[in-house]
Amino acid sequence: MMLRPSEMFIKLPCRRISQTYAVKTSRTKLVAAPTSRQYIICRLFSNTSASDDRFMYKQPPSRLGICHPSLTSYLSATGNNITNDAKEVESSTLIILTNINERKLLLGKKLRGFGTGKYNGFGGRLEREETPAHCAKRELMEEANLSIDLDEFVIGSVGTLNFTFQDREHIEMLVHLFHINVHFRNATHNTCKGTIIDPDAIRACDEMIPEWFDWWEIPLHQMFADDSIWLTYYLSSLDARRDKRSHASLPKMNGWFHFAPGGDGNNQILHYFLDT
Ligand SMILES: Nc1nc2c([nH]c(=O)n2[C@H]2C[C@H](O)[C@@H](COP(=O)(O)OP(=O)(O)OP(=O)(O)O)O2)c(=O)[nH]1
Repeated sequence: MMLRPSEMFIKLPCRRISQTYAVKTSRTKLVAAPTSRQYIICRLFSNTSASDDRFMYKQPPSRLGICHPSLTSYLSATGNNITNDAKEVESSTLIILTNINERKLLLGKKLRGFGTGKYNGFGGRLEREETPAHCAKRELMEEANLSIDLDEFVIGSVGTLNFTFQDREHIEMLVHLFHINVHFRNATHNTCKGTIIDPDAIRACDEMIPEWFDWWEIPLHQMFADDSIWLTYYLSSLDARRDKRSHASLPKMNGWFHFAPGGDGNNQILHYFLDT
């Protein structure tokens, strides 16, 4: 069963609670010091997406940090304040490019810059006076040689990811997420909406080498740790809609991730909140 973060907490009746009381079984873990004499709050899993066993290469739960039930809880744990004007916000885009019919996801192996050696979706930093949709369209062309109508990006805007770092307090990264679904030309069976592309048109550039993956086999162990949370949630949701043939509306989500010192190399989340 997939649990949404808001459904991940259960309340267990308890008569006597001391500050040091903790409950831990193979499936439960205490995540908050009990504040009420009536209840102990337990979390069922360390995060939602890691509980979807269909993904073959998940990051270990120890790398994914603490899942928060609300943005307030996340912000107070990380010391982040959304209205903190002193933070420098770096905006970028990221494209989830799928072929839903074939349960495929297009990723690129990053050859230089931020995340070198990792697989990621396509995208990059917003250039001056560019909208996120324009940036996503440009980056997909530059990095994978795919030309997709701007309208598809406007329709495919599915959320944001917010990243902060314990060792870089003044920086906040805001990533605008887009979902583009494509069909391969000559495919005989297309049940989902999407843009028709010629898969042979996809080309590597000096920054990324594109590669299709079966979406249960995406190399999460060679990706940013947060992908094991939000991307797995997103693909699981798409999969559920695919089976019901109700993919007219795309899943939407906003994620907040606070990283441990060491950045990209360490790839360790301390806290996160996923609003779905
Ligand atoms: N999946 C995932 N993607 C991330 C994370 N953090 C992060 O910046 N990204 C994405 C957003 C962008 O698509 C990309 C970073 O942009 P980039 O450094 O490649 O920007 P760019 O293409 O403008 O770079 P350049 O041409 O200036 O070298 O990585 C993360 O934690 N997970």
